[in-house]
Amino acid sequence: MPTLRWLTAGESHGPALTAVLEGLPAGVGITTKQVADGLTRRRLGHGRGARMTFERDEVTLLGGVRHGRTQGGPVAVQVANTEWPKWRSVMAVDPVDPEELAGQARNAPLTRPRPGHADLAGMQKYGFDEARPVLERASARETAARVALGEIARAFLEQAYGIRLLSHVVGIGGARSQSASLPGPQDVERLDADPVRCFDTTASAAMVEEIERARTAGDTLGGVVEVLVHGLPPGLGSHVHADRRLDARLAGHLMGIQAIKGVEFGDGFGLARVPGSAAHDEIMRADGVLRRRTGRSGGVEGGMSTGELLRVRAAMKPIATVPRALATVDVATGAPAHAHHQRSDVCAVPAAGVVAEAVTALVLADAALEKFGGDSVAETARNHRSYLEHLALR
Ligand SMILES: Cc1cc2nc3c(=O)[nH]c(=O)nc-3n(C[C@H](O)[C@H](O)[C@H](O)COP(=O)(O)O)c2cc1C
Ligand SMILES: C=C(O[C@@H]1CC(C(=O)O)=C[C@@H](OP(=O)(O)O)[C@H]1O)C(=O)O
Repeated sequence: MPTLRWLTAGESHGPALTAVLEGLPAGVGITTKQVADGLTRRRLGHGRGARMTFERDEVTLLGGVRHGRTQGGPVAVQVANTEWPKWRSVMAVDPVDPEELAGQARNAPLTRPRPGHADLAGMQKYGFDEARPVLERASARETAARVALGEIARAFLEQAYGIRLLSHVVGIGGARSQSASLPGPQDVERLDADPVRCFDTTASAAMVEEIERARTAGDTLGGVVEVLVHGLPPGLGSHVHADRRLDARLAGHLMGIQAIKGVEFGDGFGLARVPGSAAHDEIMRADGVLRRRTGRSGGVEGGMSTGELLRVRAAMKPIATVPRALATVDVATGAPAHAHHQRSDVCAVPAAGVVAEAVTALVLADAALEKFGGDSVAETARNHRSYLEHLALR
């Protein structure tokens, strides 16, 4: 059983998302505002659809926190959806008078499943005649719940161990960041102010142009995000079993984000093309500490953190709801049709970066608690300090 566990529930157009984080020590400083600020970052980014402009995330911490500090019990978070009143009858929990639903456009059966989304496979699997019950849960609206929990995990990592996370967009469509240097924690404000959260301003402008071209063409785009983690100790995760590997755990959770189709650590797929002499990070001693000369591995070797910068990328496929709708079959009639489309994001890669930070924070908080234990922030911080002091002596 993992040390830290989390679950989310709720539908895209339901009253709220609910999330629970269990296993966090007492004493983590966290406020409603910190969680709300994290959610605001997730809504940013050029290319998001109309829904981002009129909907708000209303956060309530329902349990586990008192006077700004966790108490050791499960933390429960609710992210209410301000659009809910419009969906009250269509998404009602209890049976609704059919007359109330009759004629509501929002309730029209979605029988033309979208290629690339969960619609068709979900209808087949769960025995639905239309896609509404599938897309409501498949929707990346759910990522708001994970970002809320990720903010709490981020606060814990920083307060207990001085670990800091950030992310940036390295590609959208054909536009790629050419920056020779990586952003650091001091650059987060600048990244969040960029329309696509890209560190390279020339590439950022090219990405915005690509998004506008796709919008005009009735098309959508994907891209690549990179998460960077500073201050990790060596030895989170383990080589001893596949499901304890830090890279496997991170990859699983990153792939668990809607539309993520690939994950690579460090130079990733590029390492497959170079000889071993140019693929690994040589070890040296600097100021009495064992360090690596380069960061090709992305900070994970043998399924464990090396103590260097963690660098992991996630590739997002283009948004499935393509305005120039793709060919499908109307499952009500069996006739060829165009996939249903009302509105959607053109590109949500900047938001996916913020979600990737959140799931990375949750996985690292779990791995750190497994390594250092402790029921309070002070206790786990003490254990961490003692481990580092011991390493320095060797
Ligand atoms: C932040 C974010 C926003 C998204 N917005 C949309 C959207 O507006 N329309 C859409 O069709 N898909 C959107 N997606 C992607 C769908 O959720 C995704 O295509 C769907 O879950 C199927 O992907 P999968 O095959 O990886 O599960 C978004 C994904 C993320 C991470
Ligand atoms: C609501 C969010 O993202 C949604 C994710 C999403 C999808 O299919 O994944 C589809 C869109 O919703 P709708 O189909 O209702 O326009 C996005 O707006 C959000 O991120 O908060």
